[in-house]
Amino acid sequence: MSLLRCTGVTKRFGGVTALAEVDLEVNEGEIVGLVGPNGSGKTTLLSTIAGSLPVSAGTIEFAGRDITRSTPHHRAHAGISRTFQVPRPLPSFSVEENVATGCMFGRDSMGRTAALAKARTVLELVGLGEHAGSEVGKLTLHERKFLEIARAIALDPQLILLDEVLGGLNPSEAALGMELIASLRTRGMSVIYIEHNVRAVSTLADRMYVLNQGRNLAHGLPADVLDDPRVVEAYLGGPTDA
Ligand SMILES: Nc1ncnc2c1ncn2[C@@H]1O[C@H](COP(=O)(O)OP(=O)(O)OP(=O)(O)O)[C@@H](O)[C@H]1O
Repeated sequence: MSLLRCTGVTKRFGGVTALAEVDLEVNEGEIVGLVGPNGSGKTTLLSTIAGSLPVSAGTIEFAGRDITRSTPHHRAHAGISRTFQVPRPLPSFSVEENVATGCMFGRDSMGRTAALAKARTVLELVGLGEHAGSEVGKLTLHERKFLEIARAIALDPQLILLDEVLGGLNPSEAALGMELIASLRTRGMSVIYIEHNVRAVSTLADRMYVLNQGRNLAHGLPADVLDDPRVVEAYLGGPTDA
């Protein structure tokens, strides 16, 4: 069943058209990969779905409702959460307080004590249980990336938007990250997953979309998309080298 439907989403920044009539659909329980060369509009599309950027044209429906004009706060309550390419923890808070803040603003807004208990559960889930009381400034890149995922999970989303969560990680950290992303689907979440590593995306995704210069280039099953000559051409030498 369709959970998210973007139809004709267009975003202009002054004279720059970052997205031109982009269509994208996510079904319940699906991991949808979103790839494309640098500057193709992936992060901009995520921001229009999360509500931090208003669209210039087009519509966004979530769980059967038109959310095109809803605030980011309303969308978070409705069940959409996101991570940022560069993690944005609250620097003066501990690791668990960072996650608890997410719980307090999530779908089932909760008090501080319940939020901290929930935060500990979420931190265990992402493998950061032993860092609950640490200062965020002491975390490694991989730990900060997983904290970013924990903050998004803490909102109890139906749809989680992951922007380059494996970027900069070594192969064993990336493998852990891929397991974590796969576990989100098992927990009933749907995922839109942006990553430069097209191989990682194609391994995890049920379906993939490719953007090029702000437009839909291809979508479908990962194996079919990777074989699509238009996709190979867009990546100048092959998508798996991207
Ligand atoms: N706030 C902004 N103001 C002006 N132009 C912007 C803004 N944000 C994005 N753009 C432009 O929109 C286009 C798409 O950018 P976007 O960051 O969405 O691409 P991307 O596919 O996520 O790129 P990358 O893979 O490098 O992260 C680019 O041409 C970019 O310069």
